[in-house]
Amino acid sequence: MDTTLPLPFLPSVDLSTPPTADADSEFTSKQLSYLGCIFFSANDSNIDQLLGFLQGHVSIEAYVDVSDITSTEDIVTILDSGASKVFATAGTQLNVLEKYGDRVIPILAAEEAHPTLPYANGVLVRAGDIQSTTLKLEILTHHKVAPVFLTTPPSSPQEFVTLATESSAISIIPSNILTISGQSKIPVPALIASSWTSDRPDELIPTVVTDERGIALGLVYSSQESLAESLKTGTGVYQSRKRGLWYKGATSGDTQELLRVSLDCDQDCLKFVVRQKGRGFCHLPQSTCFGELHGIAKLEKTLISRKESAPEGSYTARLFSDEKLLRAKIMEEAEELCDATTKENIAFEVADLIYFALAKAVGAGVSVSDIERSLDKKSRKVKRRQGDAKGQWAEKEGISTNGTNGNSKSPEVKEIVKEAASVPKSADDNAGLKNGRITMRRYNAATTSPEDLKAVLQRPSQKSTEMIMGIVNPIIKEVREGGDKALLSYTHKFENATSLTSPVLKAPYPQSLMNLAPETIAAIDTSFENIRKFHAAQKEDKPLQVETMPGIICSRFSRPIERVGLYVPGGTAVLPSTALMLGVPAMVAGCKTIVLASPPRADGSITPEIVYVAHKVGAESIVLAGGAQAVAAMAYGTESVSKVDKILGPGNQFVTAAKMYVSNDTNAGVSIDMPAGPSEVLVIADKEANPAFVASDLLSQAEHGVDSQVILIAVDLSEKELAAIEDELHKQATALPRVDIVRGAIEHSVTLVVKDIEEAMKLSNEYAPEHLILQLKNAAEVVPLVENAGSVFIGEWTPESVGDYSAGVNHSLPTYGYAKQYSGVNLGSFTKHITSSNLTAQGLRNVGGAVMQLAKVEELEAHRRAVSIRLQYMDDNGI
Ligand SMILES: NC(=O)c1ccc[n+]([C@@H]2O[C@H](COP(=O)([O-])OP(=O)(O)OC[C@H]3O[C@@H](n4cnc5c(N)ncnc54)[C@H](O)[C@@H]3O)[C@@H](O)[C@H]2O)c1
Ligand SMILES: N[C@H](CO)Cc1c[nH]c[nH+]1
Repeated sequence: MDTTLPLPFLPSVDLSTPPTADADSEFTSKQLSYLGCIFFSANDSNIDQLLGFLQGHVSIEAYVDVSDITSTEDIVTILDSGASKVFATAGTQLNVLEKYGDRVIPILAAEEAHPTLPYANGVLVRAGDIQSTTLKLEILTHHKVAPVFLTTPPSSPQEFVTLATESSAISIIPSNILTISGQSKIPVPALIASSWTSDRPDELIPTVVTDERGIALGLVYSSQESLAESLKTGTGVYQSRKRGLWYKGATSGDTQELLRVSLDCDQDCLKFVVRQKGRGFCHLPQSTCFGELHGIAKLEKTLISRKESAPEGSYTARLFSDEKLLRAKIMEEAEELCDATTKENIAFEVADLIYFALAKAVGAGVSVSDIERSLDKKSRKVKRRQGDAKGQWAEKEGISTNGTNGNSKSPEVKEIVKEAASVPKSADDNAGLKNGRITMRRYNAATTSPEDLKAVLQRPSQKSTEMIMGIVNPIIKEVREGGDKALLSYTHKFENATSLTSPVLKAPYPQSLMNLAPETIAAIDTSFENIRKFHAAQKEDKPLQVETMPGIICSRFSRPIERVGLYVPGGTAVLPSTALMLGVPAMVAGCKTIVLASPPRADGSITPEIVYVAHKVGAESIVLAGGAQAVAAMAYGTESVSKVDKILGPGNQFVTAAKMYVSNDTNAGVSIDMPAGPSEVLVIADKEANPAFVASDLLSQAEHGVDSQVILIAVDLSEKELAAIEDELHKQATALPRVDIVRGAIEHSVTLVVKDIEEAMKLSNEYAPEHLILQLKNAAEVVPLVENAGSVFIGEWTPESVGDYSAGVNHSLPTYGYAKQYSGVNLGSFTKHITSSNLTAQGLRNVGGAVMQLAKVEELEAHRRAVSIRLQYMDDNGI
């Protein structure tokens, strides 16, 4: 796409009656396209038509008068859609469009006597009467304003075209008065010829012939007559210095399709852009008069010829027919390019990538010039995109792509929601810091609007479902289809455990894999026993039985789920305690097959504590894999991973998304426990609370991950009491080994100051925390007010971490507000209930009438008869 005006005039097109392809018309739409530029007058009602034209004609330079458009946004859309320039009225329009620089040209109205603006980008003069227009053009010429565009009034177009030519202005001429050779209209060849200057005695004009990409094919000469012939036939026609009109290719067959005609900057050379057919332009056996093509042009030519007919065994031909191979190669080369470092290497890899990318383009009929046109169009965009990497690619490179939508929130709150995505990348990153201290933001509920309070209590923004699913879906598909091999390859990739050769460790586990310090064994054993006791107590001693009517016994009894898969997270921290929290109730419930899954360490081994727990709960195997791949393996089964009926356990977003996916796939036939994501805690503290205890509880969950959130609701605390907690938080956090993770979590954690416990509980119930800690004087008395929470920790001597490990309650709990509808893991998570009915003959007599009547209402006769046949039998047999 040229940026200078290609010709000394601009054809204007009326969008309601554009020129047609009709060969009989004096100037067809095709001929118009050879000129390469068009002027439009846009208004509020034809804007859609204009945008449609811009969309479909990316190689045409569009000049658009937008003075009749009322909305600035619409004008910006016109620029964004690729219009070369817009002409705007002085004043408001120009002021708001100023930032678009030389793509906006002012309009000088006909009635405006003297041009007063500097017109640095040129000007459009609306023709008035001939004298005033002449005067304006003289003034503009005197002030060296360029380019000057001049409209031609329908009454005397030729007069104004002449005026424009004399003053080097560009006349805007309605395309319906243009012709190639007609008498009553304005002939285009003559118009072009009148503005070129030839310094040759025969007055021929040198003509550079190029291909679509601007590669010079050769030099020829043109006359007004040959130009007219070329425009008429749409082919390359020139003026031979010896033999008159020269129809290129007439004898050799190497013809040319005309694409564009333009003049150079000082109008002493024509340029013809053509699509060369046959062997090439030159009379010698080469593509151009300056030798053979090279680089990308040569590659494109080769690819096109391979597409048309390829020699036996051609690799390029294979690429055209094997879509998967081409896709894989493009991705492989892109990755190699990303990894290249030296200049030589980068050039090498870019070349490889271009080869495969062009194979894709040529295979789809896309030329390099199509690509260049797309590039040019993109360069015209004014509504810039943020340019963030998408989903799986951002993930792969560890780029945070979290977004925010804080539309109606106050600026301060908007800031919080935005910053919820930030993660400290190093010690220098100031996430979570305020004046150099690790501090949570503080809000007073009395002075914060309910809407802002809601925003403040929003969880850190998660990656969009679409983005996560974009990563997880292919993983699941590959593991389902590829089994062990695919599972192993993901473990090699994500866990770096490249030496691992089998994805499963089967029981019995060798003692060498469970070597633990005696105190660790004792701690696990203590926790095991408490968890076992608490979950065993949840067992129903006997089936529930109710006689609903005389002779009708309804019962409900439970049975263990036969095969369960337990996911034990192992990304940012290895959590053997989660193995206990899932394994012990599975064992107590009597599940026959217990499969554990956890990401292995880089050397392929699994934490001995997890192996020990697997051994204690009687797990049949440990899947040495994490993330979506582990979930998929347990859901569908592989050669060595046993398929399960239910998957339980917390995990990051990939794990949670995969659990959701497989539970929705009827082919998997698997259910899940709940969405259990990033850990969170809400502490309600009053004046009695020990600031050090409060801070320690908050930090115990903040250290889980940067996506964790901790909330303090301070009941009627004074500034001094709040400061004491904040001091403790900073002091304790700074001393933690995981201080960077803590800072990431603190960045989007808050303190809310409220007046009383009722207000605190209202906010807490609305937030529905995973863990609720009551650091209150009469903590136990507040429990009846709890409506939504995963697990509650009552009083100053109950830190949340006792629940995480050893008290006996389960730590696998609903997060993200799901405590409103889900329970944490409990014995019931590993069982299902079956009901039974048992009727005597009397029972059937008692209820039969109701059954038969309802079956009749539903018109289900067989249902009705199943009762009536029995009742009849009883009657017949005296029962
Ligand atoms: N709610 C609860 O009850 C509870 C209990 C314990 C832990 N948790 C939470 O569980 C989470 C554990 O998360 P984690 O990351 O530490 O361990 P994880 O085991 O859940 O996830 C690690 C796995 O994620 C996969 N993964 C990582 N990056 C990936 C990528 N770019 N693409 C695809 N897969 C990728 C890898 O396979 C890796 O093995 C934490 O948020 C923690 O707070 C919650
Ligand atoms: N607090 C986590 C549940 O959100 C569980 C856990 C494991 N280890 C320590 N804590």
